Amino acid sequence: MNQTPVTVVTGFLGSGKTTLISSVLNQTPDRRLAVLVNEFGAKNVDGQILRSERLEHCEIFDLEGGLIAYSDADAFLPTLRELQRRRHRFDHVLIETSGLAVPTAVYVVLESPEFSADFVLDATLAVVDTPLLLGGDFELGEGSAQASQAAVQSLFDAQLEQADVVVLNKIDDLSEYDLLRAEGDVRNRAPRVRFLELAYGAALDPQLTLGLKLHELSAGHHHGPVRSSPGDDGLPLSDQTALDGHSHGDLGAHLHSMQTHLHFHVHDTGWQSFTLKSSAPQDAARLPVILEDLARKFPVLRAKGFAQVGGDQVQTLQAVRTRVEAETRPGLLDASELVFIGYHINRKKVIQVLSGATGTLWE
Ligand SMILES: Nc1nc2c(ncn2[C@@H]2O[C@H](COP(=O)(O)OP(=O)(O)OP(=O)(O)O)[C@@H](O)[C@H]2O)c(=O)[nH]1
Repeated sequence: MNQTPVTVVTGFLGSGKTTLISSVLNQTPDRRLAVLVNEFGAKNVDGQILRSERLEHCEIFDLEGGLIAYSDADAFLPTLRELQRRRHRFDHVLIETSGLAVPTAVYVVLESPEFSADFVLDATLAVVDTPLLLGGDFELGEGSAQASQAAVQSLFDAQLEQADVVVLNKIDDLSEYDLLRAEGDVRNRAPRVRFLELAYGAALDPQLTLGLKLHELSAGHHHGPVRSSPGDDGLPLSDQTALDGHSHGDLGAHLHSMQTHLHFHVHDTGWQSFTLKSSAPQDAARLPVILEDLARKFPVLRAKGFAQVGGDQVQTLQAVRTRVEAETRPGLLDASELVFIGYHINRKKVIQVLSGATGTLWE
């Protein structure tokens, strides 16, 4: 059976999923890739970022709504049917789930009679914001910090539980001790994980991301020389250079505990997202500082979007809690648009503070 492999990239809000996919796309010009990007916010910023790289060997599909495959109403099935019709045009499908999703419903669709002959799950990668996992980087607004923390922890666990490969990302400022702690933590939370990778800028060798074949029936083989596999000796692996190949042990499909997770999000209505727009030009130096301040005042876990700044420049803003990145390039927008995602965030209060601090109207 010639099935098209599907790699699912999951991970919490802002952990580096889009960065990982972008790195994979840039390293595989010889592979024809379809990338399905699912976002929790109404506006698909990630799809726009990937498209801006103008890579001709891949096609990007936006799936809005944040809960891919969980509802009959979403675009996942029609998109997958379209890919099924044009299957000969793609070597591999990548699916980026929203930062608030658990990919169980995707597995159910892939394994359904309609699609199982044409698609096969290759592997699920979970990208981890390692400083967030370690707890030291988790500054939330007052008021609902505890509830947010609990909600984040349960999502972390649910996403890790589904992962074949865990990518410990954002390790730039971490010590060896922190890395060992993070690896131990992941192994405790997700004992079924097969590979642990360390990454900076979510950059991985594509051989460790695509074509892993972890869910094919014939799995149980080895690729390349394997000197060490995470957890072989019961200890976490801090030096990834020891992994010069990868091993597949007693695989068998994951136990995709659907009943536990299918309605995971429906029950947790605390996660909210909204998009704010402004037609007035923004101050490129001030806006990132204002976003950082907003994340201190309110339980905003993620903010991202594009702002029109002076001199016909467009600023791309990426905030993960209080860490804000901004990049400016020439361009003109109809309006500045920022997506905010958080746990019980109050839209009105964010509008008030953002409008006050920027001296411009946001709505
Ligand atoms: N410091 C640091 N920042 C990183 C690293 N990898 C990614 N980032 C930054 O983290 C931010 C979020 O990255 P994304 O790739 O957009 O994260 P995501 O998981 O796709 O985000 P959502 O789709 O919103 O859940 C961006 O500003 C990235 O530049 C890293 O290794 N270190």
